Amino acid sequence: MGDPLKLGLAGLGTVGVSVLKRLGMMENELAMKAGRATRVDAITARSRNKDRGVDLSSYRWFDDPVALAKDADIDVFVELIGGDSGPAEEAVRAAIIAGKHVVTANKALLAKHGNELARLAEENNVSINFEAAVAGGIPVIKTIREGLSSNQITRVYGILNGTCNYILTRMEDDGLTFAECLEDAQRLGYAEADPTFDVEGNDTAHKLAILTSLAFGTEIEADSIFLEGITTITKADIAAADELGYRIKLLGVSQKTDTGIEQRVHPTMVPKTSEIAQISGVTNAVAIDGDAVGSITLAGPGAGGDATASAVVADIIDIARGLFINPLGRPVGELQPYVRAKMRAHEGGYYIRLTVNDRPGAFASIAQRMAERDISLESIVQRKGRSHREEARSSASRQEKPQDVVLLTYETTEEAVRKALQAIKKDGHIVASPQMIRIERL
Ligand SMILES: NC(=O)C1=CN([C@@H]2O[C@H](COP(=O)(O)OP(=O)(O)OC[C@H]3O[C@@H](n4cnc5c(N)ncnc54)[C@H](OP(=O)(O)O)[C@@H]3O)[C@@H](O)[C@H]2O)C=CC1
Ligand SMILES: N[C@@H](CCO)C(=O)O
Repeated sequence: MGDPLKLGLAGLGTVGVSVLKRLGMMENELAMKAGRATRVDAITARSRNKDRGVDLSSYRWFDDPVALAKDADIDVFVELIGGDSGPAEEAVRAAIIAGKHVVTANKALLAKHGNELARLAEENNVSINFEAAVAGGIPVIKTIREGLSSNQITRVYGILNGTCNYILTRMEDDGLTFAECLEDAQRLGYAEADPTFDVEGNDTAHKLAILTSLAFGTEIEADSIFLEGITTITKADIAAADELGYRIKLLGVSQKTDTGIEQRVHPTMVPKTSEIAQISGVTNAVAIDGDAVGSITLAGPGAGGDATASAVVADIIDIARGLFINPLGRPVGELQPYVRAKMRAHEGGYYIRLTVNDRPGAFASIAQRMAERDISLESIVQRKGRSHREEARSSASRQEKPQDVVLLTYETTEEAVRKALQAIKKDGHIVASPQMIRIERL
């Protein structure tokens, strides 16, 4: 056996502690697989004295992640701090420049600086491995970069955020509120340090940007992704979707079009019978369409300490084995510039929920506005009971109690729906912003 591979571990939170435990638990097995031992030599976190449920006394402690990254005795810097700037970014750069391999789970960092960090890693002949950055425990980076390298990929899409899928599932299954579900996701270690990144869709966008680069051989470009999160999804939407035979999922979709690559993240209603609708809780799923392989779907836990540690440790073992692969699948100089396709006016059906003053003529006027835009309605249903907007209700007269009305359109365009909704708003029949969710038959 060769010399042990010495690790500097930065970040001892949900993922960091799980990595530490897994490396300890699997020590002998991993050494056999890699042909050399892997040993954590030094660690850093913000607070030295926090009880993390593990004995840290045998590791060298650093207060400063950058100092750890440059330390002469470590071979690999494992970054599990998070954030696209600050200590994580500074330490990763310092490690690469100092000739250390890097393993990171930090998709925010890669979405922002991935092209540059990959180039820096190539220049310094070190690896930057990031399997855990996308879809937690699912080995999707390896699958696209290595397993599917002989395919022309045309589309990648999926559920890429465990927190959002957990929230949507529990709202549907257990009737809990959005806030209750988010609190649980945080307690279980699924959510980002700032959970708005999860629920506003940014985390999905970061992951999608990485997958797009690997799938299409383009530079990572996260800034131009069309983005809608799940914060406006209510129990009323979930119940209505259920009754109509759909589930709501936050999807990230990246596809090649004639004009470039389209990347979008938004809540989507998918038929309950579809494969993607079966993905529940913290589970993620990534579907990849390739010319040789057809369509494949990978599913598995998308967040949580153990699942994420599985991917981080695999990345470490690749380094111990001496494997080197261009981080983005080809030399950075060979990546094509990203060309953004105009987001195609989504064509398909739409779910629309309107909170409407229940007065004569309101429904007829809404139906007319839709007809003026050639939008055919599959159904229009007045939801019984309390409307979504309590405050709207209290401000209305007894005769004009707001009611939720749910419309399902047949195939139409986004532009037509947006224009019809503008006209409906102007007519003054609705008392809250309309909810609009795209329907996809994936
Ligand atoms: N949680 C998950 O399921 C997944 C997370 N990830 C990614 O993994 C990374 C870590 O996530 P997670 O473990 O959940 O995050 P946590 O918030 O649980 O842990 C972050 C750790 O970083 C430490 N830290 C923060 N600032 C500094 C600093 N300035 N110097 C040194 N240490 C610092 C914290 O120290 P202290 O404990 O002392 O406060 C803490 O130990 C993130 O990039 C995240 O996006 C990826 C996939 C799944
Ligand atoms: N917060 C992320 C962690 C995994 O990347 C999620 O919920 O998916």
